[in-house]
Amino acid sequence: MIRRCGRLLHKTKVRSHCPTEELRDFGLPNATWNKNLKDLYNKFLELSKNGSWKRIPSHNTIAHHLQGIGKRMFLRNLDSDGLGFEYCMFYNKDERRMVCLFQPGPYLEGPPGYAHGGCIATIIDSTAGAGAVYTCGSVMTANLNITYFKPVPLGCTLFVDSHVDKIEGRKVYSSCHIQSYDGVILHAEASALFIKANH
Ligand SMILES: CCCCCCCCCCCCCCCC(=O)SCCNC(=O)CCNC(=O)[C@H](O)C(C)(C)COP(=O)(O)OP(=O)(O)OC[C@H]1O[C@@H](n2cnc3c(N)ncnc32)[C@H](O)[C@@H]1OP(=O)(O)O
Repeated sequence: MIRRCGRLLHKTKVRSHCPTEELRDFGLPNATWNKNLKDLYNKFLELSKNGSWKRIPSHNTIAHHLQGIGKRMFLRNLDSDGLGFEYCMFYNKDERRMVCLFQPGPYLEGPPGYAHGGCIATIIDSTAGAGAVYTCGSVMTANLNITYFKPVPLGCTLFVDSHVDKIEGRKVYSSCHIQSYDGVILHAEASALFIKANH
C-alpha cells in the first residue's frame, strides 16, 4: 500500500484521484492495444476527418471532464494499461451514435478466459450513456436490458455501437449492439432508458 494524495492505495492496481495529476487522455492508443483495436481506431480517425465523427477524450475523473465535480471513474481505475477497460469512443452527432472500440483486459475475467457479464453491462451503459449525454446533456440510467448471445474472449477487440432511438420529454431510449471487431459475431444487444436531469 502507498499513500498518495492523502489516500491509501494498492500500489499497482488503483489509479489515484489527485487534482494535480497530469491530465491524460486514456482514449489514445497505448502499447497494450492489439492490432484490431488500432486498425478500428485508425478507421474512425479517418472517418473523423470530414467532421462526421468526433473522437471523445477519456479522462480518469469526471473532474477532468467537467471542472470541479467528481472523484475517480470506475472504467479508468487501474494503474496499468491493458488490464481492465481499454477503450476509446467516437460520436456521430447527425446519426446520434456513440461507438466504443473496446478491448477487455485480464482483470475483467468472469468465466475462465472470458469477460464477466457485468463488465459487458458496464461498457454498454457507458457507451449508450455517453451517447445520450452528448445528444441531450446530463442523464441517469433508469433501465438497462441486455441479451448475451456469445461469450467475449478476454483480449479481443469489440465494436460497441449505440444509438439514441427516441426522445420523449425527459426519457431517452437507446439501443446498443456489441459485435466482434469485424462484425462477424454478435456478442450482445441491449436497450436502455436514460432520464434527463430535472433542472
Ligand atoms: C459535455 C459533457 C462531457 C462529459 C463526458 C463524460 C462522459 C461520461 C459518460 C457518462 C455515461 C454515463 C453512464 C453511466 C450512467 C450511470 O451509471 S447512472 C447510475 C445508475 N443509475 C441510477 O443510479 C439511477 C437511479 N434512479 C434515479 O436516480 C431516478 O429513478 C431517475 C432515473 C433519475 C428518475 O427519477 P426522476 O428524475 O425523479 O424521474 P421520474 O419523475 O421518476 O421519471 C421521469 C419519467 O421517466 C419514467 N421512468 C423513470 N424511471 C423509469 C424506469 N426505470 N423505467 C421506465 N420509466 C421510468 C417515469 O415514468 C417518468 O415518465 P413520464 O411520467 O414523464 O412519462
